[in-house]
Formats: sequence, structure tokens, C-alpha cells
Amino acid sequence: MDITVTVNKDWWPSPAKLNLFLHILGRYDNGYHKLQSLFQMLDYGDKLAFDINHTGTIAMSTPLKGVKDEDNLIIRAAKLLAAQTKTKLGAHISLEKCLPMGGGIGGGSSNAATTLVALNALWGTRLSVHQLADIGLQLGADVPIFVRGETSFAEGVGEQITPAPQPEQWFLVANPNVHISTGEIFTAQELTRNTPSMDWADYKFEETRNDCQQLVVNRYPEVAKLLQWLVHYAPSRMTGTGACVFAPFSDESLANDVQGKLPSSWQSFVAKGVNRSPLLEKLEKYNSVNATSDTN
Ligand SMILES: C[C@@](CO)(OP(=O)(O)O)[C@H](O)COP(=O)(O)OP(=O)(O)OC[C@H]1O[C@@H](n2ccc(N)nc2=O)[C@H](O)[C@@H]1O
Ligand SMILES: Nc1ncnc2c1ncn2[C@@H]1O[C@H](COP(=O)(O)OP(=O)(O)O)[C@@H](O)[C@H]1O
Repeated sequence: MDITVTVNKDWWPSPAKLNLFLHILGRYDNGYHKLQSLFQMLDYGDKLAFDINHTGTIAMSTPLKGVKDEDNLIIRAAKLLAAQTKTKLGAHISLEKCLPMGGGIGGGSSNAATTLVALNALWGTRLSVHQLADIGLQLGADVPIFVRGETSFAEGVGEQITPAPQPEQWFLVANPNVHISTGEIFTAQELTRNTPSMDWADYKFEETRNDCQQLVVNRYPEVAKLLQWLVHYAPSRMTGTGACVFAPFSDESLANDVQGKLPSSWQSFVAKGVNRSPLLEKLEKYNSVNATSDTN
């Protein structure tokens, strides 16, 4: 019999990211690409809650449409953490999904990272951030950056991370309603793979680009249309390997104004760029409450 012993309806944030730029420098022997990118954390995303049990069962309480539980990065992350730590505890996991899937805003990777960080705290398995990031890398190139939770420059396949605090900005993020697989873009023959390595100190948004954008624009007319619309209002760019596009604004109300004009066929959100992800804030709060109750 599966008895849930701890009911924890606390929501743990699972934020989105934007790649403010994405340069492809080359390709490794294993087929993965050598990148340079700036990962901007947002204050907007999905939410996860964990009901801990003593039977070791790991399952979704809210299955994700179109993704089998065994393929869900949340379940895969929880199982890897359980195997590595040999914990006898399990979890029933609820997901409130609002990030579009396959949008280049990292929803799946972020869900995996939130699962690793939250369960490490709730199970009391005490792995270091470094160990959690290593587990995360087995699930996807972007998971370590979400585990660390800081706006950062990334290189290698995305696992070499240097925190890079950015001035406060607001972003309008719009979804052209197409799903683009990362694998499709990285296997395309015509993808540019020869951008020279850049010194982080020289970073300027307008001197960078997304090397996947031209290819995606050629293959997906909806992305081209959305970019053409948005660029009238602000410098606009695609994130990751697509499909979402974004425009930065110095002020929330400016972003809201442009969002108000966006044709309703395109879904969108306005989010604040943050240097520390809401997941880190939540973990800090959880740890401080627990440290207090430990001493009581
Ligand atoms: C390029 C980025 C930028 O954020 O694109 P988005 O996925 O966000 O759009 C990511 O690093 C993607 O990371 P992630 O989505 O976790 O990729 P993975 O699951 O590790 O890999 C998916 C597929 O993309 C290719 N891949 C991924 C990362 C990389 N540096 N080089 C690659 O060639 C591989 O062929 C792999 O089979
Ligand atoms: N928890 C999850 N959330 C979103 N996608 C997931 C999840 N688990 C597995 N996936 C799979 O990962 C794919 C990429 O999802 P996502 O991370 O949202 O896109 P991207 O990497 O483009 O930002 C999805 O199409 C889906 O098949």
C-alpha cells in the first residue's frame, strides 16, 4: 500500500530562460555542438509540487499531455537522483505547465532542474549543487544552468558556466505556435558552425546573433512572420533553436504596450529578466524555514 506521509503543497518555481545570443563555434566528435551563449533567467515559468512518500514510488500526479511518464524529464530526474543517493523515499509530483513545449525557452530542462533541487532538499539527500548539475547534464545540455539558477554565459555544450549579471530588463516573449526539435536544427547541413570565439568582456547584444535563426526562418514561415512583426517595435531575436522569439524593453509598461498590439493568433507573455532564478529564492526560503525548525 502506498501511504503518502508528507503532504507538501508548496509550489517550487520552474522558470524559463532566453538565449540572448547563441553562437555556434564548431562541432565535437560526438556530434554535439560547441556553443557560446548568454542564458537569461526569467521570473516566469511552470510550477511543481512534491508529495513525499516512504514507499519509494515516483510518479506524476498530473501527467503531461503527449509525454509518457517514463520520458518525462521530471520523472527521469527524480529517478536518477534516487538511484544516485539510494534514498528509500519517493514522490508524487504535480506540474502546472504554462511554458510552451519545444519553444527554446527550456521548459523541460527547467522542470528537470527544479525536480533535482527540490527533491534534494525534501528528501534530505544533501548532494552539492555541483553533483546535481552533473546529474542534470545526463538529462540535457541546459539542465546544469537551471540547477545553478544564475543568468550566465555558457560554453562547451552549455555546461561551462560563468555567472553574468545583466541590467534589469523586461522581455516580451511570443510563440509562433510551431514546435521545433533541437535535434532537427543541429542536424541541418546548412547550419552555420564557424562563428569565432568571443571574449565575454566584449559582449554587446547588437554585436551578437542567434546562429540558428536564419535556418529556422527559412524552414518555418510563421517564425519569419512573427520576427518581421516584432522588429517594428524593438530589436527582436529567436531564443535557442526556436521557436519562440523575444524583444527586450527597459520598462514593463513598454513591453505590455507592444503585447497589447500583438495579433491574438500568437500567444505571448511579458517577463522580467532576473540574475537569480526564482528557484534559488525558493530554496533559500525553504532552507531558512527548515534551519529554524531544526533548532526548535
Ligand atoms: C542549444 C540549446 C540552447 O539553449 O537549445 P534549446 O533546446 O534551448 O532550443 C540547448 O543548449 C539545447 O539543450 P537541450 O535541449 O537540453 O539539448 P539536449 O537534449 O542535450 O540535446 C538535443 C539534441 O540537440 C543536439 N545538441 C544539443 C546541444 C548541443 N550543444 N549540441 C547539439 O548538437 C544533439 O543532437 C542532441 O541530440
Ligand atoms: N517536463 C517536460 N516538460 C516539457 N517537455 C518535456 C518534459 N519532459 C520531456 N519533454 C520533452 O522535451 C521536449 C523539449 O521540451 P522543452 O524543454 O520545453 O523545449 P526546448 O528545449 O525547446 O525549450 C518536448 O517536446 C517534450 O517532448
